[in-house]
Amino acid sequence: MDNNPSADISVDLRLSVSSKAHKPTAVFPKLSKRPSEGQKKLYANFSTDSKMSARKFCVGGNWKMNGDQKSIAEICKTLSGAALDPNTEVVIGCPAIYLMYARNLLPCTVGVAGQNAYKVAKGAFTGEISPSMLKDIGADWVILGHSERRAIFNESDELIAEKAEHALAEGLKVIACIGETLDEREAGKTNEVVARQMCAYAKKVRDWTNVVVAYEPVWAIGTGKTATPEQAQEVHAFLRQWLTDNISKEVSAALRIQYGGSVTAANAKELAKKPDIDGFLVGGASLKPEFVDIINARQ
Ligand SMILES: O=C(CO)COP(=O)(O)O
Repeated sequence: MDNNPSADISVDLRLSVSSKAHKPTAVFPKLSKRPSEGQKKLYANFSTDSKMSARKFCVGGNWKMNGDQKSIAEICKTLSGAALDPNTEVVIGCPAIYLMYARNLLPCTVGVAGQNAYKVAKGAFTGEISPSMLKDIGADWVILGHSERRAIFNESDELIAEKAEHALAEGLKVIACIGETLDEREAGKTNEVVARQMCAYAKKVRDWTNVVVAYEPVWAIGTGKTATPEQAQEVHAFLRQWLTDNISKEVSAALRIQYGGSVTAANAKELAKKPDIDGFLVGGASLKPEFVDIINARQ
């Protein structure tokens, strides 16, 4: 639980998910703050019907710690020469050291994202980069809370949420990752885990306009074991309901939720048909020409 006394949260409210096996009852904080007038206007055009496709499809490529100048130039050339669906927003998560290089090679319609950023603007934090530095070199997004950063670099829900809060305050857009491990799924804790991770973000995020959530089941990342469209849709629908119950129906209707985990050109089209899947966060396949087909999965 968050110890921050200033958090605008009422932790007493309970969302009873279900007492059945695989759907445990859990206590989730509920935000007490209502959307601002500006947010209300922004969301006014969105339907709360999850089948409504007002949410612009958004596909991110997460290159992780891959690539060099030569291979990055090739990928950027492929993306620059391809006919990309104008109805899909595209974001490339590039290693920090190549961000400016990729920015200069990619079409301006393609956004560029850092894969991490620290929770303060500057200072004695050797090895870290800040959101203001990302903005300074032309990146407009940052990927935060990726399972690799959670597992390998021991990033907690709280730290990730603080990073998201600061990145948003600095004017970056955030791809906020969540997802359960295989053990958690097999223990029937998927909903509990993703709700806990969403709660941590919700304690720090006040305006969701510049947030995209990426649901990436850890067991599907880099394994070739994609969640079936039904498995993915089930969790996305749960997240949509969680947003309605804990944030607002406007945010629930407007917030884009990407699926990530072994997405390829072969499975993207079926996943993209699901009503609550609003895009993808793609690892391995984003380094290959087939990424173009994934971007165009809704065509
Ligand atoms: O981690 C991922 C994107 O952030 C997914 O990776 P893969 O597409 O390689 O499974």
